Amino acid sequence: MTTTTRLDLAKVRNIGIMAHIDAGKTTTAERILFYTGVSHRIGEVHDGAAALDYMKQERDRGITITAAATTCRWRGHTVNLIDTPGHVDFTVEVERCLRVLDGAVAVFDGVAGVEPQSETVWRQADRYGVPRVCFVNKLDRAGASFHRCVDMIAERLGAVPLVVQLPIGAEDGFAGVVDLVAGRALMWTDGDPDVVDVPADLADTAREWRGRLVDAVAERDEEVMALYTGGTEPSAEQLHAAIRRLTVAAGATPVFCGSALRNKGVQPLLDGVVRYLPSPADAGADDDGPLAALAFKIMSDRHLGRLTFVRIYAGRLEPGRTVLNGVKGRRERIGKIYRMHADRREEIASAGAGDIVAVMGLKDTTTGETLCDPAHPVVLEAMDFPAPVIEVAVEPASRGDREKLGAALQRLAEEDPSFHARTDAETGQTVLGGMGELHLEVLVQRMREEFGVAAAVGRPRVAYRETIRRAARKVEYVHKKMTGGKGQYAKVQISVEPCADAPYEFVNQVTGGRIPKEFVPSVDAGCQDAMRSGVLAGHEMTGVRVVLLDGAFHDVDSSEQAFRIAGAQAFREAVRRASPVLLEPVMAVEVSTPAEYLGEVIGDLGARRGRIDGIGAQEVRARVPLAEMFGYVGDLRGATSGRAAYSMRFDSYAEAPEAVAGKVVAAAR
Ligand SMILES: Nc1nc2c(ncn2[C@@H]2O[C@H](COP(=O)(O)OP(=O)(O)OP(=O)(O)O)[C@@H](O)[C@H]2O)c(=O)[nH]1
Repeated sequence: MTTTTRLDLAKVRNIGIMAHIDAGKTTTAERILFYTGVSHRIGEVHDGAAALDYMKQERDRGITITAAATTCRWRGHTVNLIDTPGHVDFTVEVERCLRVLDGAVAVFDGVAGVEPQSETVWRQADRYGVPRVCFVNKLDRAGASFHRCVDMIAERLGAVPLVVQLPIGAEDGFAGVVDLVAGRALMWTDGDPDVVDVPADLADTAREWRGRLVDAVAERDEEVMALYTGGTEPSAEQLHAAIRRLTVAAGATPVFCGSALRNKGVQPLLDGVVRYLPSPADAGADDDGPLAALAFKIMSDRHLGRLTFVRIYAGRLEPGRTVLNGVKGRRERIGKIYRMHADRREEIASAGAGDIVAVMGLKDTTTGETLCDPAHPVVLEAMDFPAPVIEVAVEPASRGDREKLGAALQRLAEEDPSFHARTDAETGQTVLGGMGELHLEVLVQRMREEFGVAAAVGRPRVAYRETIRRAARKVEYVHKKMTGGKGQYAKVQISVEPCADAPYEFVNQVTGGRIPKEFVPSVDAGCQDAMRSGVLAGHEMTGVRVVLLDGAFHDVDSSEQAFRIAGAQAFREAVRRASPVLLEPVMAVEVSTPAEYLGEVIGDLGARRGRIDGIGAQEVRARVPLAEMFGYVGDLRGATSGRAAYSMRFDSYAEAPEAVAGKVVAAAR
C-alpha cells in the first residue's frame, strides 16, 4: 500500500540526536519511538534489541554505527529522527547528518557532564548552524548533577543554556521535573506523567529559576524585554514563542532533564522539540519550486538493494521521475520512495520539500551529490570528508574471495565516504583505509559477515603520505620499445614543484604540437597513476604540481598508452630529485582526567612526541602523531585507574622526523 501525503511544512521537524558515546542517545531515541507509537515495546540497548541499532554489528557491540533515519509523529507533527553515532571514528556520519538536519537534541550524561566527544559534536553543530535543545540524561544515577552539567554547557561549550526544567528528587529518588514555563510539575509513575502542583519544598527554588529564565530571555529578546520593562510577567505562550525565536536563531539552547532509562522526561523533551526547534519552513523550503535534494547517505538493504537517503530542499519527488545528478551531469530515474521507520518501511507516492526519505533506483549518485530538475540544474554545497589515517592490508583466501572482496569494497565505499580501498602498487595487496581502529575493525567484520569474504587481515598501520620539499626542473623520460610488430614511442619533459593549495595540479605548457593534443591527458593520467604510490615507501602522494614542458612523438609508434607510461616514469624520476619526504597524520587529542593524574598524562603525551596546546584543571589538549597513539585507550586507563577519557580527531599531516621516516622506508623496502 502506498500513501500520498502533502506535509504541512511548519509541522515537520528533521532532528538528530547527538552526544558523547554512552550518554544515552540510543536509549533516548528508543523512548521517543515508543512514546510516538512507532515501536510497541521498548528495546533495550543492553539486551541488543534496540530497533534503531538494526545492523547485526551494532547489536553485537551495543553501539550505534550507521545513522538510521526514522519517521515518527508527535502532537500532530512529523518528526524525522536521525540517530547519530557517538564514537569519534564515526565523526563523518555525524557530520553528514548535521548537514541535512534542521535541529538537534544534544544528550549529556548527568554524571559525566560535557565530555570531549560531546564538545567535538557541539562544535560541528556550531559550524553547520544547527539549533539545539539539550537533554541532561541519567539523573537517576548516583553522582548525577543537573546544575553541574548546565554550568559545563555554558563554560565548556560557550553556549547560553536556558534552564526550562528543574529535576524533582535525585538519584534513586528522581521522580519528575518542574516545568518552569508552565509553573507545573510533571511526575512519572508509569507511562505518561501526571501534571501536578510544584511540590511545596521546591516552590521558592522554582520561582527563582523561572525569574532567571525570564531574565535570560529578556536580555536577548525584544518582545519579552518590552513586557519586562513594562512590568508585565510574560505568559507561558509568550515565553515559549521567545524561547523558540532564540533557539531557531541558535542564540540560546533550552535545557531539559530526565532519565531515559527510567522513562522520565522524554515526553516534555518531545514537546520541546516541536515547540522550539525549527521546521523546514523556517529554512525557506518550497514545495512548488524546482527540485533540489541532497543525497546524504547510501545504504545497501538486503532485500531492496541500494537505498539512497535524500533530504529534499525544494520541489517534489515522485517514483518514475527522471532527475539530474547536478554534480555528475547524469540523469537518474527515481524508483520507489520510502519513509523509513528504523526496521520497517512505508512506500509513499511522493515526497516534498523539507522531507527526508529513502529512494530506490539511483545508480550513479553518491553521498553529498545533488539531485535536481533537469530543466533547472543546481548543485547544493557538497560535504567534505577527511582523509583516512589508518590502514590494514587484506589478503583474500582464494580467487573466489578476491572477487567477493571487490564487490564488498565497492558497496562499502558507496555507503561510507570516509572509507577508502586501494591496491598497493608494490605488493599488489588490497589496502583498506579509514578513520580509526574501530572504524576499520567494523568494516572488516562487515566484509566477512555480510559479504562472506574469507581473508587474512594485517595489523592496522598508519596511513602515511608522501610529498616533495623542493622543485625538480626539466626532467625527461623517453619510453621506447621496438621489439616485435608495432613499436611504442613517447618522450616527455616535466617539472614538479610543491603545491600548497591542492593535492595535485597538472599544467600543460607544451606549444607547437610537440605533443599532439590527444596525448596530453595521457601524460596527466600517468602522473596521477604515479601519485598513488610514492617513491619512498609506496604511500599516496599529495601536494605536487606537474608542469608538462615539452616532448616528442612518433607518427606510427606513439599511443595514449605510451604517453601514460612516459608520464608516470618521468614523474617518478622528477620526484626522486625533488627531496621526497614522508608525511604522518597528526591527531588533535583531548584528554580529560582527574587533576591528580594530570602530570602523568602530560608526561606520557610528551613521550609520544605530542605537542601540548593547552592545559586546564582537568584536561589536556595536544597534537600527537597517530603512530604514537596505538593502544592509547589501554595505556591511559592503566595509568589513571580507568578514570581518564580521551577523544581524538585528525588534525593535519606533518613531515615525519628522520628517525621515524627511516624506519617506515626501510620496512617498505
Ligand atoms: N542509569 C541510566 N542509564 C542509562 C540511561 N540512559 C541510558 N543508560 C545506559 O547507558 C548505556 C549507554 O546508552 P546508549 O543509549 O547505548 O548510549 P549511546 O549514547 O546511544 O551510545 P552509542 O550508541 O554507543 O554512541 C546503556 O547501558 C544504557 O542502558 C539513564 O537515563 N539512566
